[in-house]
Parts: sequence; C-alpha cells; structure tokens
Amino acid sequence: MRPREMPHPLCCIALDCPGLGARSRAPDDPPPDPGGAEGPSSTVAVAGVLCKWTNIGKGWRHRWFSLGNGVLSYSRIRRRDPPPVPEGDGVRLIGSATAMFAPVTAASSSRPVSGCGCRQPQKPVRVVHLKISSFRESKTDDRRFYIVSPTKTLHLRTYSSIDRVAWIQALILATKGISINRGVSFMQNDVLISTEKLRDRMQAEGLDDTVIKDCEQIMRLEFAEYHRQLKLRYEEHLTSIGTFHQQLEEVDVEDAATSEGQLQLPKYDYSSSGREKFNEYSTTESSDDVEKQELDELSDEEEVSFFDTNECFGDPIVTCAAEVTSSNVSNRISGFNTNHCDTKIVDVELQPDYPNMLLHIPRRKKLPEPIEKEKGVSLWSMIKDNVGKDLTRVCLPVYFNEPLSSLQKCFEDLEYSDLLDQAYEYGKKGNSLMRILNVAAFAVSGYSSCDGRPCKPFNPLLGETYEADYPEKGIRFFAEKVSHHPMLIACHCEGRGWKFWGDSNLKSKFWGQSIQVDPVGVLTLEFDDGEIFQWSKVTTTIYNLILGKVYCNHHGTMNIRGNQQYSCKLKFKEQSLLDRNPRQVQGLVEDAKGAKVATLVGKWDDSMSCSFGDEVLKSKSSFLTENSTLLWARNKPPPDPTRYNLTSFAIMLNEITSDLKGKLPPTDSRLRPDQRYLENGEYEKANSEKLRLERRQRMSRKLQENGWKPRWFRRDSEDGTFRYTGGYWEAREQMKWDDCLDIFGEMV
Ligand SMILES: CC(C)CCC[C@@H](C)[C@H]1CC[C@H]2[C@@H]3CC=C4C[C@@H](O)CC[C@]4(C)[C@H]3CC[C@]12C
Repeated sequence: MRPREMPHPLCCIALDCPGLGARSRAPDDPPPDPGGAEGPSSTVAVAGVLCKWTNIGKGWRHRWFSLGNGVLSYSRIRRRDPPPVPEGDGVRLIGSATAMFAPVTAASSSRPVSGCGCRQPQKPVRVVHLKISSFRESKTDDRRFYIVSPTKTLHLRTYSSIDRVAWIQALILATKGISINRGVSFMQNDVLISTEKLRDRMQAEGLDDTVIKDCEQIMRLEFAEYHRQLKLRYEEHLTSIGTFHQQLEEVDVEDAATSEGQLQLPKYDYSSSGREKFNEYSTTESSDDVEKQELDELSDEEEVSFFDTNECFGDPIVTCAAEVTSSNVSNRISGFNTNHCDTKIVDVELQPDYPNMLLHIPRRKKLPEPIEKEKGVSLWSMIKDNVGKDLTRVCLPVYFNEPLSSLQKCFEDLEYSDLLDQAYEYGKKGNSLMRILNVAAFAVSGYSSCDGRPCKPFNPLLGETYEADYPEKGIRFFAEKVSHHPMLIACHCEGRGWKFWGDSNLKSKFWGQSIQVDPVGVLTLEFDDGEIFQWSKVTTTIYNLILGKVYCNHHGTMNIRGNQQYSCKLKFKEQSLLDRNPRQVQGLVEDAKGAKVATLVGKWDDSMSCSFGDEVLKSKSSFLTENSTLLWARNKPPPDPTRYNLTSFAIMLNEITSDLKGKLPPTDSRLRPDQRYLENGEYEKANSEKLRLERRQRMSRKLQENGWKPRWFRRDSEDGTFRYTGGYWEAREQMKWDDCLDIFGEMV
C-alpha cells in the first residue's frame, strides 16, 4: 500500500498504517508462531446461537456466534444455509437453541463436536476482537450479558443462565488464551520435558527402578516450578506494562464519571497497582445503565465498525517533524546516581574560558500556577467514536498537549550540549577517542527528556520559529518549521567550537495502541577544526497511546560516522516483555581499520559510561566494569514536578525572560497564544485559540503550493537538507522583523 501523506493530529505525525486490511502484524505483536501458538487448535473454539439486541424496531434477533483465535464473529442466520463453525479439532457448541441451527446432529449444551470443518462464513460477519473487549453480566436478567468493545457494546441473551455461564467462561478463556499464547509459547502448558536420557543413564548405572522413577519425578517437579516462576515473571511484566483489558475498565469508569464540561487532565496511572487482571469481567453497577442507555441507540444497520484498532486507520501516510538541540550545564557531574559509584568521572578541567559563561540570565524553575482548575479528559473518550474512521480528522483538544512546540522540543536535545564542548576540547588536545565518546553520549542524552512525558508538543505553524540564546551554556539555537506537507523542522545550533544542524521528517506507523516513529534525516555536528560527525535518530515507539499510561521506547542502531579516525555504533535495545534491563544502549567505537577501541554502555534515560583497551575485550560490552568511565548522567528531576513531567531544562523553554521582552519576531513559539494559555492553565481560551490556529493552519498547504519559502533556511542543493541561511541573530539585534508574517494573528 502506498503511503498517503496526512498530518497526524496526535502531533505533527503522519501515519503510515502498514498493510491494514491484511491484518499486518503490529510491532508489539509477536511474530506469527508457525508452531501454531495462535493456530486454531491452540485456541478455544466455541460456537452457538445467541439473541442479540438489534434496535427498537427489530428487537432481539438470533445470530450465530463463533469464537476462535481470540475473535468472536457473528452473522445472521438463514435456515437454508448452515452457519459457520470455526475450524478446529474440537468445536464446542453452547446452548439448547443451537441445536435448531447447528450443522451437526445433536448439539446439547456445551457439547463438543469433533472434526468440524470450517464452512465459508455467511456475509456479513461481524467481528469482535476480544483482546480489546470486556464482558459483563446483567444484574437484572440472568441470561443477558454484554461484550464491551472499543466501538460498541453487544447486548446478548442466552436461552438459559447455564448457557450464559458457559459463554462467559469461554470468552474469558479465549481472552486469556490470547494474552498468554501470544508470542510466548513457553507459557503454554504443553511444554514437555523428556526424562528419557536421565532414565537411560541411570539404568546403565544399574540403579533401582523406584529410584529412577523418583528421580524422574524430582526433575519434572523442578521443571514445573521453573515454568511456574517464568510464568509469574511474565505475568508481572504484563501487569506492569498494563493491558488493554484493565485499561478499558479504567476508561469505562472514567467515561461514566466524565460528563460534558467536566473535563480533567489526562489521567495516567503511574502505579502498577491493580493491574493483576488480564481481562475484565464484572457485574458492575454501570452494566445495566449501559444497557438502558445503549439499547435505544443500537441498530443493526449502524454496526459497521467492529474493528480491532489495528485495522481502523486505513491508509498509510508519511509525516514529518524535526528534532534537535538544547542545553543546561552544571549539574551533569553532580547528578549521577549511586548506581555509578564505581565509575570514574571524566576529567572536567576542560572547561573552556568563555566570557559568556559569566552572563547570567535568570530563568524560571517552575511553570506558572494554573489559573483554572486542572481539567482532564480521557483520550479514549475523545476518540472512541472515531475508531474505524479516519483518526487523522479527529482534532484533539488542548488537554493532550504540553506547553511546548515541536520546535522547542527539538532544543531539548541540546540539554547536554556541554558534552559537545568537552568533545571539542578533547579533540583539540589530540584525544580523538574521548571526542567521539562524548559525541556518542550526547547523541544518547537527547532521548532522556522523553522519559515519563505523556503529552504531545504543539505542532508549529508553517513559518513558526524558535530561538534559544543561552550565553551561560555558550550556545545559540534556532529552528523553523520549513514545510507543512510533509511536516519538516530545520534547526541550527552554534556552540563553543562546534555547529550542529539537521532537519528531520518523522515517518510514522500507527498500530492502534502504539505509534512507531522513524525519524528520517541526518544530524550533522561539525567541529571548528574540521572534524565532522553525522548520524540519524533511531526509531521511537510510543505505547499505550489510546489507553493507559503513555510511554516511549527508542530502539534500533545509530551509526555515528566520523570523517576522521573513529566511528561509533550505538544499539538501542528493543523492548521485550521479559527484559529486566530495559532502555539499554550499548556501543562500540572502531578505528579506521575496524579495530575495537572502546565500548559504551548505559541507558538512554539515565547515563552512559565507556571502557577502553583490555576492558573492551574483557567485558561483554553490556556490563559496567570498575574501570568504566562515566560520560554522561541525566540531571535530577525538578523539585516541583509539573503536570507534564517536564525536565528543569524544558520548564525554561517557553519563558519570555526579561531580555526577550519586545525583541522576539512575531513567529516565535513563545508568542503562540494557545500554548501560552495552556501554560497559564487557561484551558477554555487555549482550546478556542487552538481551533482558530488549526483553521488557519489548514491554509498552509495552499500557501506552500503557492510558492511559500522558509525565511531562514534553504534546501542544500547537494544533500537536500535544510541549511540555515544566516541573518536571524543580526535581524534580532535590530529587531528587523518586517518580512516576518504575523502567523498567530487573525487571518486577513
Ligand atoms: C496525547 C497522547 C495521546 C500522545 C502523547 C504522545 C507523545 C508522548 C509523543 C508525541 C510525539 C512524540 C515525539 C515525536 C518525535 C520524536 C523524535 C524522536 O527522535 C525522539 C522521540 C520524539 C521526541 C517523540 C517523543 C514522544 C512524543 C512527544
């Protein structure tokens, strides 16, 4: 399927939905198990007739339901056609009424039918993916129950209360089957161990048969215990990362509690408590409320969208955004934590003597107190009605934003710019190895600010700019949104002895519950002595996007290519369920001949260390040794954490400091009204301004088509990247902004 360009409302991301319709595999889905962990025979296969509420006009109607492979499908019943029965060795038919319709001779309650082949399902067959559904019994009618999927609630009735129990059990089993079978085949109880070799050996020793049997039994018990432990770990892990089912419950509760106008900030559960259940099944108070409220709404004609979220976001896309830089100098060294007490700190005498270091601009340490009471809204409640539709048309309210634009977020990558200052100094003193190691640590450090940030940055308007002048860090950063379709941000930063620039285009794939972002574009770092390093960012996956606590992980290989002696390969580990050491980054520095000269190890949200010489050969590169050298450690979190979980550095970025007042161009992100309102906690105003600016933004494509050109960047004719054309800081000196459009003002 060819990617379609489309802006993504969740940020400036365009979505590339791979292979939808063909039910392509999500990245967090395990690969298909050829051995059949998900094959028909490994899942519960159940079928039968149930009454389904259609609408007031038609009331309850018989439908043929079949359950297999974690999917419940149903279709109308025509007596002349036999109903579809799931494929499998043993299909269990539930319900006395089933006998009237079933293709087999007698189908008494819960009677197994063996060897049923799968007939062509009748059309239309609707499908409910149980992994994203929950089940409830009616409290007032012992034959009724509900299947609540993200798109609809199915109201069902069995012929007897016993049948209801059978159906609910089957549904729960099917759901658990999915959770446990998916990709982790060792979780199945059919794992066998053979004691044959042990027995042969003991027999060869002439041991007594009872002793042999005892030994075999001991071995089996030990293995069972091992298996149990493994399963526990796996479940713990699932528990901690949260599952759809638990989250659905949370959302249901939230939905019930959130009536219009009573909005609250998105609630992300930061604790792992209460996540023990894999699927939810309840007889809550709300069940019958749901019933009353929804019975009237449901109509068979309407029920067109029983999709898994994976399938909902139709066409693939491409989008863009950019990334880069930032600063914050001092507590790098003081901020390392006790995990690293064995490690040495790189010598820090290398502080160059810059006059600007004495310049001190007072910067804020916290965000302003919100004017209005915090508001909140569950993302799910915003988009649930749009599942199955084009999510890109859904405009999210401001509650899901943090008060920073993507341009400002780019600057966050430069929080640890002092690593580049050190790299410069090392190189100047002839230590090229320490130079590349510091560059590598810098490339990783930029990711640390993503940790625990649940909100999306504002998508800048075409022509929006952001400047950051940090004389105390010796850096000046500037960024501009240079294209809207595709979304592109270009940036340029100058520091003590180095320049850093790049543009980036985010290619995204939406998988329903997660988004995978692949930044396309090259970042370049050039030292004043001519040494150049280039790299590209790795893939970022944002999980629990729709339900639960949003978090990201970065994975893939980053190649830092140098034009001189060394180059470095950094591997950002893929997240896996049983991983005890997530977020790990491992690296290797090679010289021009390919010899390994140093290794790096650490975590993108914490610190990076390196080892040299013998240590490189000794260590398996994933462990710190006593001779490791600490290169970078993340700064401490702010004393007053913000609602958006911003770092101390990020807190400063949207401030209009005294030296900036009246000097900024009308395009600067700090002047964007909705973002300012959000920062001040004026949510209603923020929302209406956001809507106004989004309307305005829709004209950008036209603007671009009509030959709009970025003001401060031009595409390099050689490599196609956007390069700063210069002149911004000079214009700022004179406050010469005549040719800058009033992009945040009213349209004329
Ligand atoms: C509102 C809810 C639903 C979604 C919140 C999504 C947030 C967490 C997402 C939206 C856009 C994302 C950013 C998009 C692009 C990049 C560039 C990449 O190189 C590092 C990660 C980074 C910086 C992402 C971090 C996570 C991010 C900020």
